Amino acid sequence: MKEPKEKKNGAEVAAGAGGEGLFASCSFSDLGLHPFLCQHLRDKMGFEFPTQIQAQAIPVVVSGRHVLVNAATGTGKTIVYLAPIVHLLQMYEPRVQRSDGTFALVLVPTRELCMQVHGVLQKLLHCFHWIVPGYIMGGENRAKEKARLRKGISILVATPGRLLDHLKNTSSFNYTNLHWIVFDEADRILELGFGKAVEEILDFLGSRQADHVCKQHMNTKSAKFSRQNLLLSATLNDKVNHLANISLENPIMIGMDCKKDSAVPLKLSLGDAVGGDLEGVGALSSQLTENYNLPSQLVQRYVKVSCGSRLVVLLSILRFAFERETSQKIVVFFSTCDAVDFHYSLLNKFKWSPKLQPEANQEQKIVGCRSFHLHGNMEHEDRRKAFHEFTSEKSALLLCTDVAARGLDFPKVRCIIQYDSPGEASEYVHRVGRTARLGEKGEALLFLQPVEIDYLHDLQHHGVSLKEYPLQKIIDSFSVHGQKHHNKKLISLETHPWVLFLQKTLETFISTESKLKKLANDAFCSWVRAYTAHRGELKRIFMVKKLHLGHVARSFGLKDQPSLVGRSHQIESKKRKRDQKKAISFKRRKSS
Ligand SMILES: Nc1ncnc2c1ncn2[C@@H]1O[C@H](COP(=O)(O)OP(=O)(O)OP(=O)(O)O)[C@@H](O)[C@H]1O
Repeated sequence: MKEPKEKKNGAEVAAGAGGEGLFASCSFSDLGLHPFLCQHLRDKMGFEFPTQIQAQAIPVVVSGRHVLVNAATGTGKTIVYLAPIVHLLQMYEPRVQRSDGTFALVLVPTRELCMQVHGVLQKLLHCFHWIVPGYIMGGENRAKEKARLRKGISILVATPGRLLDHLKNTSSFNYTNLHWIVFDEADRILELGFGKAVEEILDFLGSRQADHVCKQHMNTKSAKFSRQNLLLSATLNDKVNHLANISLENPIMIGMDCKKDSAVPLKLSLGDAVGGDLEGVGALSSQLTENYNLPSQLVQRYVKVSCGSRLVVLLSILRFAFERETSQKIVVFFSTCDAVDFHYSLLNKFKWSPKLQPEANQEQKIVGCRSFHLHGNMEHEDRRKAFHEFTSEKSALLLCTDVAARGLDFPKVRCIIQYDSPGEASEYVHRVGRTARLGEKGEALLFLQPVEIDYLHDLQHHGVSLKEYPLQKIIDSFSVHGQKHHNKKLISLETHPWVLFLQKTLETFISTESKLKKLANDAFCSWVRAYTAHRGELKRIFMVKKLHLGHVARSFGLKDQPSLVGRSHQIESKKRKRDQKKAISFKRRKSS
């Protein structure tokens, strides 16, 4: 098979053209991409200029070097690897065919990201119809995936677990021509515990670097052709360093200069500098975690709320935001799946009458738009539906866990609310990265309890500083019994008539809805568990012993004593474990 010719990097990268330093002053054709592809990017996808990171990285990827890319969120990293792969693959002569099997493999951490990358790939391939895109991921029908793999997929997007499954069990999966392996959001893949799976995958594909090859696993179906591996990661740490060491050969590192206000990206050839060993990455990682590059147009604020008033404040802020701007999208992050389920159900069920008139037509939901939820414990189909529908809605609210924190590109998200704190500062950056993408406006709001306020110093340490949100003004804008709070005297949030009124209304409502109450109980228990799970330095800020469990219960609209809530949850989970044990021993009896 003919290999594509190497192109020279003639691209001039500079800030300014096309949008506030995000875009390069060159065109996609200056980067050496095929004219059809450039035209398609411009006319069909609306990409006039490459972003800075695209201008830096595309020529290097086209040149065939292994690459490690580290860049800010929402800067167009997907095109960094997809465009060169499509460009190089369309030049193959004779043309690639389905029977040639898979040429490029893109590994991603989550199902949603898998669907998203596949979507971009499909769009890119409209002008090269003979190159077939496809995806495999957890939750999908294995038999259907096997059939698709048998037919042949030229560029395959996959989650690690399911890919490994097919490598082991699908004999018709042809990867003898595999040339590219891409790890997108590599840090997240590793954080999710896929490290071992990824190493096994590399062994299966015969793509571990020479010194590290585990011969016993070396597969005869692979390794006939030279490989080009690409690793994209927002953070560099020991695990990413290890993956880079075992998967990249003499790589070029491309990333943003970690120093603030620097417009020109940093390009560092680690391969040349340290002879193929990425010791340098470790040293660099500590620098990179010092400061994060966040979009300058992103408005970042925090709101200081005592624990017992959190729920009322969240609902008030959401109502205020959607009243101010009816057509917008907001994402709210929670620490646990149970918390997402509870708040989602509450928002859908709870109705209240602003004028306290009992007629049904006076009753309103807190937010008028559609709400969605997304977390890892949902049924696969529900997850898929929520992802697609929230993507296409113009005005909507998404309640989610960190499953949506990485890589997802929901268009037009105006505001990110971190109702539960993100923990590591890097996670903060990823969550807020779902808004203010590629020069668009965006706001981020972080909820903190007064005892957690030191978290702001932690963020500041990473170059992230937040201003206080004008909560009093928003709370004062709500009326109780048709009257607004006009008293100029400052009263505490906890004794504000609106807060007292809504809290009481919520507690009464939840106490009469048995399903919702159960969700609240579960959410309370898992929230406390998640709070205790903060690690390292963060334990000093998020101290469980400083929590008032009665106030935590209030934040889930519960009147019950927290100890009762805890006990009933323990009884429930013991029952669940007993049932699970019974089911397993029943299965064993059946199969033996
Ligand atoms: N050259 C370009 N011109 C205009 N828009 C672009 C360009 N490249 C990418 N985009 C758009 O920018 C958005 C962000 O791209 P992408 O999701 O690839 O960013 P990312 O860097 O991978 O983000 P994250 O770090 O959050 O994963 C997408 O909506 C994409 O369509």
